[in-house]
Amino acid sequence: MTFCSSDIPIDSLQELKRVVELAKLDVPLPISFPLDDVHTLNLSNCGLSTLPIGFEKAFPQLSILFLSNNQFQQVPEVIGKCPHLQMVAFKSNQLTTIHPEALQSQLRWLILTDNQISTIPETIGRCTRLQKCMLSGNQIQTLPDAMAHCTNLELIRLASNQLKEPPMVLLRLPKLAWMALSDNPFLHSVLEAHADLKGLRTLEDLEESNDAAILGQGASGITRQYEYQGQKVAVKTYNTDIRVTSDGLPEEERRIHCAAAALDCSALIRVLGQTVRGSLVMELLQDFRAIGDPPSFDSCSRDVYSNDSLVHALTTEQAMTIVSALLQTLAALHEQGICHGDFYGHNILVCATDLNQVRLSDFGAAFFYEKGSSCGTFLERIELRAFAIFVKEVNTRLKEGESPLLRALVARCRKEEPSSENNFDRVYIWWKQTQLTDIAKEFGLGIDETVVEEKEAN
Ligand SMILES: Nc1ncnc2c1ncn2[C@@H]1O[C@H](COP(=O)(O)OP(=O)(O)OP(=O)(O)O)[C@@H](O)[C@H]1O
Repeated sequence: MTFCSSDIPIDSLQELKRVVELAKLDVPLPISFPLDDVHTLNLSNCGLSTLPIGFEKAFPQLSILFLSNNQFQQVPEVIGKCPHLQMVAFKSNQLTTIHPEALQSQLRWLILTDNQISTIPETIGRCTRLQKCMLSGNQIQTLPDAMAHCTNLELIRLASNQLKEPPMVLLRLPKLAWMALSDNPFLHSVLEAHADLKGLRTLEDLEESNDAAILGQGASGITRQYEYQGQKVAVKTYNTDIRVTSDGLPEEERRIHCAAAALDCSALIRVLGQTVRGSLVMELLQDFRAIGDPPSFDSCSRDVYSNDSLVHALTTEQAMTIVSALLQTLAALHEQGICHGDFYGHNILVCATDLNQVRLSDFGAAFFYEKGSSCGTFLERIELRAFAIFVKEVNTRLKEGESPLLRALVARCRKEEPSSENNFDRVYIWWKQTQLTDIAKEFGLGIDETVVEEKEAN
């Protein structure tokens, strides 16, 4: 093979130039490799099934690579040769395998949603910086033990796979906080136990129409505004035909939304019933805004809070009210064996005209699990981590400065000893008692804290 001065095989130059064209890169002509200024390449929807030889040398500073909606059958080896590559997306290809050498330590964000992958190579254990891993909609039956080395993993999506057993290797990871597991064989029996939604009232007189004003559209469906019996309502029509989203199945989301609405929690969106076609009729949220923005490339698995985010307007008291309502809600959900899976500031809506009003939205990643199982104990601790991250994010942005009580709550959520006993119910009881003790102190009343601890222990 003949090489040009940059060690790139001359035979590959035409193919590499085509890559530049497909990615619509604005580079000086004539194109001369290596292209040191290229950090991002978007090659989605380009009909590709391979990358040219010398790709890693042509783009030596590449850090983000999109290859979604192409025809790759294998995640190629060259992915592992790009020394700065942190994010790779191969959503909706025809992948059946991952080249073991494609997995290297620089990866932070791996997207392989909607493919046919059945096995993850042991080399995933090299990915010690991996923070976010999207594997929903594949054929994965088990995960390699080497995943125990992915100790920085914070978010994983594994919905609609073939897991016959709970993925214990993941459940033990120290930083995992967001997880989607719906539609896997090991959870099917639990889902069947929750299949009956007959309790939901059918609102026969609410006629759906495509002309109604659209409030918004997500991966799982479309939400429109209607007038029902003199009241404004929101109606969500689920895309029940969709088999794969990056989070989970729309049908399971619908079921969980209903099961959750039956709980008496002020932070859950009220469900009034369903239409004849099965769309959910909900309270209309007016003037509600998400408290955080979804993660950016840099923040990867963490939300972003812009300067005009509502969080900066909260008083300590309002933050306490919001956090208490959310904690009570999570305790109630886990009591029913429901894991939200996406407990993030960008899914927590606060009313801009009454900052005490909060709603937990987006059950897209949620799933039912077996309450009382060891898997369930781990799942609850994982979601406790997400809750602690959120409380800390709020507390460090309050206009009156950090609240010591909220700081203590974060520490209580993170208490690892004895780990199996840390759950939302216990944290909620502790939180109520701690708040009471604090109020009593303010009024100069003494509360015997040993009584509090004893109650908690029981
Ligand atoms: N009860 C409601 N009242 C008012 N607007 C709503 C209501 N429910 C949903 N919406 C609007 O519809 C949008 C889409 O909501 P939906 O729950 O379908 O998707 P999402 O959770 O935002 O996104 P995704 O499904 O991609 O995760 C919301 O962002 C919001 O603007």
